Amino acid sequence: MTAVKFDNVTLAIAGRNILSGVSLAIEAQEFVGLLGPNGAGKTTLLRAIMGLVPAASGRISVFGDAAARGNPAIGYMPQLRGNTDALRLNGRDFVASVVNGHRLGLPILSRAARADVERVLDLVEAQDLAKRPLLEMSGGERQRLLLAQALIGSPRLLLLDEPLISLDPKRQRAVVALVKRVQSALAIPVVFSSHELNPLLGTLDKVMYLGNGHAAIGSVSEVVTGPVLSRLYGAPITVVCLGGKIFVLSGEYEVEGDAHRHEHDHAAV
Ligand SMILES: Nc1ncnc2c1ncn2[C@@H]1O[C@H](COP(=O)(O)OP(=O)(O)OP(=O)(O)O)[C@@H](O)[C@H]1O
Repeated sequence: MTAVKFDNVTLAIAGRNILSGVSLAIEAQEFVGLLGPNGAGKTTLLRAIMGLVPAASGRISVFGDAAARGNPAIGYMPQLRGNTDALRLNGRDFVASVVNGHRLGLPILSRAARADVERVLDLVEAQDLAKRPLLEMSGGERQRLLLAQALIGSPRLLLLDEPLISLDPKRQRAVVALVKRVQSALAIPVVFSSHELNPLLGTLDKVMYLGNGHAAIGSVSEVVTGPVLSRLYGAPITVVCLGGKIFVLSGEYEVEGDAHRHEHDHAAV
């Protein structure tokens, strides 16, 4: 069954069009990379799938129904943020804090909910983090627990907002491999937003590339080309393949990834 369908969708925030006339489909078990420069609309598109940004025109459907807030079929992993109250929790309580929609309220858990918490800790290979406070964890370890939170309640679609931000290349590859293992175990579609394509190469089934208010959707070889990206960046772009990697260049500068790259290279997964 098609997980997500956009029919000629325009998304606007505060009267400004962020994306115009986008049509796309995300099919069962697809691993979809959502790419694009800063401000291209990646988070907005994910929020639209969750029913948090209504379509200004066109239609968004999720598993055949109109996109709606609070859809239990969707698991969402937000961008990593520090300095929250959650940092004092241990890994298990942090994961449990989203059960029944309670954030940080530490609800009293039913037996089934407790079992769900252990299930997702196993899935993301984080039993070793269950008793440790988040305060002492690396960025990568916290990422794993955020992924576990997103898997509570057995969603049928997983949306991940920039899980690779602030990780170095080795740890980025480890996160992608973990998400792929989780996806294979659960057999659900995943939308993985990222500034960088290379860590996702070899794992992606499909790319959705946003830019300049538009989207291009297809295989890497269909989308990541000079002509397509020049349209999306609104500037002449050259795509160079070298040593199994793809470099997206504007003149002599690499345009992809630089903005957020490796702010905290020490973060471990
Ligand atoms: N609440 C808001 N009010 C006004 N403008 C907003 C709001 N949220 C997002 N925008 C604007 O919408 C555009 C798309 O933002 P969005 O966060 O979706 O981009 P993104 O591709 O996820 O960016 P990044 O890679 O920097 O996270 C940006 O220009 C942003 O400034």
